[in-house]
Amino acid sequence: MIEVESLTKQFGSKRAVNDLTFTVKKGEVLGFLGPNGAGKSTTMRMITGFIPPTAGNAKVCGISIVDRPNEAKTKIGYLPESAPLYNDMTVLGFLKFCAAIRGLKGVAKNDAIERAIETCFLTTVAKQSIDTLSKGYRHRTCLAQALLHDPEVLILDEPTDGLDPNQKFEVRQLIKRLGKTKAILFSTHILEEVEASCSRAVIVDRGKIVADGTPAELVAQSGTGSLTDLFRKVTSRDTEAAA
Ligand SMILES: Nc1ncnc2c1ncn2[C@@H]1O[C@H](COP(=O)(O)OP(=O)(O)OP(=O)(O)O)[C@@H](O)[C@H]1O
Repeated sequence: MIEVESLTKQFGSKRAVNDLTFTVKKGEVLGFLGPNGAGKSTTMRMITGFIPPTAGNAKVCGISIVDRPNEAKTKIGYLPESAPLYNDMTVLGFLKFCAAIRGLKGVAKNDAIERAIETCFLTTVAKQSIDTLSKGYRHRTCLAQALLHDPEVLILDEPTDGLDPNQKFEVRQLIKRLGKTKAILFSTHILEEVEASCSRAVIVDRGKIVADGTPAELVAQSGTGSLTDLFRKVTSRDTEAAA
């Protein structure tokens, strides 16, 4: 469902993503790990068509984001890093706006909004202005926008960032449930999330894959039974300085 083929991004002299190749199949939740500056968000922004790759390609449901971006984007739900929203809208108003952009109309539009509100536990704040929401609710509003059109592929950039432990648990459970019928790529810095929600994980460092496997395989590779130890072994400390 997601096919990343030799994806590369160069920012001036900095190679943020370096010849990255991986796939995510339907029914798979792929955890995307790596230190700060490893190239996770840049990879996600290329897969979702927000920025063009310098080289390589990404296909979603067989459709190239480079050659047929509009068609590919209909298959993707995207939660960008730091969950950008329109603060002066209500949650319901924002979701209506996003549903209209997605081309949903009439009963289908209302059903989609109702389903997204329920799935993301937003019922109590639906009529509240976004600028009055707590961080957790803001995050879930942005997640609801990504689910509106029931996409086959979900790209979630740090979906549990800033959430309290209860909300983290709920979002992980949601990802696990959605992953049964979709292909999900999600980035995180919380290594325990790999075991909690992922069927597979890759670790990237300086734009390259340095480990790939099921949670059990990665734990075994560590030699100590600790994913944190593997992460520390295969990643570098100072990625920002690396060209
Ligand atoms: N628009 C840009 N122009 C120049 N450099 C950029 C740009 N976007 C990202 N970078 C650089 O590319 C590298 C990869 O950044 P990216 O945001 O993809 O990393 P990340 O793995 O998502 O990091 P984090 O975990 O901190 O979110 C970093 O060195 C970053 O400074």
